[in-house]
Amino acid sequence: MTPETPPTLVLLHGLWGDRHDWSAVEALLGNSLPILSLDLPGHGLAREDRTEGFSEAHRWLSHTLASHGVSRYCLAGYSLGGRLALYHASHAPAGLCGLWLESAHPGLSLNERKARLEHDERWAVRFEREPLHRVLRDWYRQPVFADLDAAQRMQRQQRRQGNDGRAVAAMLRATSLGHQPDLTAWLARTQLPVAYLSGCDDAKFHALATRLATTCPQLEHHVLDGGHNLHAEVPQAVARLLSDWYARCMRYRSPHDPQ
Ligand SMILES: C=C(O[C@H]1C=C[C@H](C(=O)CCC(=O)O)[C@@H](C(=O)O)[C@@H]1O)C(=O)O
Repeated sequence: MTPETPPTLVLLHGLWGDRHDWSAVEALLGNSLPILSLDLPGHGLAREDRTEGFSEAHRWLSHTLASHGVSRYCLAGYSLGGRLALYHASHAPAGLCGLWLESAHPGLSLNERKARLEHDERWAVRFEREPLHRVLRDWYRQPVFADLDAAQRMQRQQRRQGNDGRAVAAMLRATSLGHQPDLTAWLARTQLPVAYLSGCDDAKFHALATRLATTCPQLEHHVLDGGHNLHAEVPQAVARLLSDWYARCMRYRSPHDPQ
């Protein structure tokens, strides 16, 4: 690996998703850069894979990148995928030269975590016990998806029907926001090129990102017209911003790079 090696853009989907979730953005980026979109444990072709938590998910990502021959990379994640990307980046892996977060939570304070674990456990029980069409209907009626109209909700529900509810439940239990360390302080001190994308119609994560931008000097906050899942809603704008951020990452020299 040398600093001249064009980094691979590694894409991580959100809960219920799969590697194809980024296909519209990938098509717009074309052959301008090497791209690797992964299936998270419990999802897509990795639905039989399990992880016990953030530390193991970090090791899973490192091993998966090595198995694909990826030595220099920029890491982009949406929602759950962004939380896993952030945790991975906070461990300063060799070869990482940029972090892109889309609608991803940096972590809760200690006194918020018990309630979140209970919240996610209620969803996990529903994922493994109820027909997926019913639980997905309620999942996409959560406030974080308030921007979706009925047709968009139906499209998301139908797209997610192919999942194994037990596998998604296992992933939510293992990587619940209630288990995630608060990585806000790491974001405030990292020298890594960090971009955060939020939708102005996703009130919760837009407000969260706006606060982050005031305390994290390296963090570029981009706001788009849309909700939580911007790469699905406005792939053209996301591809353009990703491309600009990727160029910034190519200039980054990590402490691991030969000086
Ligand atoms: C509802 C909240 O949190 C959940 C929503 C988004 C995350 C996600 O990956 C969903 C992807 C999708 O369905 O498009 C999920 C996660 O990060 O695990 C959250 O549990 C909320 O209000 O925070």
